[in-house]
Amino acid sequence: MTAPMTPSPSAPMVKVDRVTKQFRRKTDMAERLAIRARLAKDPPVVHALDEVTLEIARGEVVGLVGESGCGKSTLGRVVAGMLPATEGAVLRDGKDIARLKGAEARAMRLATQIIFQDPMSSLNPRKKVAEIIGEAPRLHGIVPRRDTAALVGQLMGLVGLDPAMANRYPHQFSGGQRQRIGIARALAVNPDFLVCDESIAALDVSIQAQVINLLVRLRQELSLTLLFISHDLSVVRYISDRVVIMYLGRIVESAPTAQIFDAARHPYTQALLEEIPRIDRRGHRFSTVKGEIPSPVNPPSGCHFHPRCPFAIDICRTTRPTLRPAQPGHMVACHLGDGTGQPAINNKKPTQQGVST
Ligand SMILES: Nc1ncnc2c1ncn2[C@@H]1O[C@H](COP(=O)(O)OP(=O)(O)OP(=O)(O)O)[C@@H](O)[C@H]1O
Repeated sequence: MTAPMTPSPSAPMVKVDRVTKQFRRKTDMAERLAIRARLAKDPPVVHALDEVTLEIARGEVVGLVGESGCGKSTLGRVVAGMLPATEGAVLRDGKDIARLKGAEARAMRLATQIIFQDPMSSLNPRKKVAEIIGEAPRLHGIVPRRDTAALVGQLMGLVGLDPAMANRYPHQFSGGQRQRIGIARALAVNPDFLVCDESIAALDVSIQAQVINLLVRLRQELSLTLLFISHDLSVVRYISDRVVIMYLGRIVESAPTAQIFDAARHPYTQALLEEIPRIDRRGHRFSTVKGEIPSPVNPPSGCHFHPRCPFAIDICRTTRPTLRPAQPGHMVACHLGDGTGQPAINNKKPTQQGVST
């Protein structure tokens, strides 16, 4: 049996403390050979996360939004302990996850589970669903072997799957059902924190709505905390207590959900909100805001958003704006303080196609 994480009443459940993550740009075989032969330079550095600070309270659902390539998945993986930070730390219940050892490290890994977009690539096609869901709790001693089948049946019921289907293989299920298998597998080790990385983006809109409603129910029934990563603001609005907006490796705005939708302050958030009706709900790679997102290999100076910002002034080109409170609970990183210097925009609630409560 693994040691449970001991919650500290004063510390936030998750604290991301000035986390920077850099990658070497991926190279193909030809490039690698050329580098080895000193015919080419080392690949450039990708600045995926740049001093990101974020707190998530126990029981909170935080939506993480931004255009493709802005670092959402990287942040999700660093928070889940799957990727080490280049600089900075992730604290779980006040403890630096990179320094945890033995039973505590194992408990942290189990307590945080990640649900990916494409369940097909994360479910072993050669294993039956019973094995997929039951493997981790059995291996980690959460349940004795003789009780595994009962636990699998219970988890399948919890996520809305017929336990009689436990002996089938993943390909015998629909996309939405496979996502439910992925959720059941994650829940099998009793996590208290789920990172959902675009976990419904690949599904049809009506199926997305069902999976979202399932997550909303599970969150309440199991007192889960969620980091919900998505490029779809209308889905994020439905599920999140708070929304965090990222742009090119940095958090530019963070506020309770209603504040983001009714009184967004950062010009980037405002541009994203104005673009909602044009979002391709099923497309993955997309750009919602006028102009291309610059390369994280060579991000712009000052405020990363300045080349696309209609309100940019001189200081935006030279100096990084710090993330600071615009009002209690509402943080914004913009030299204009309230974003545009204009009254905050009031956005109409986007339609929640297919999401029914
Ligand atoms: N393992 C890696 N090696 C090199 N570069 C990487 C790696 N993982 C991510 N990156 C780069 O880091 C940047 C941020 O990527 P990330 O996947 O976190 O963005 P994202 O916002 O989740 O995008 P998407 O919505 O397309 O998934 C991108 O430029 C990406 O190419």
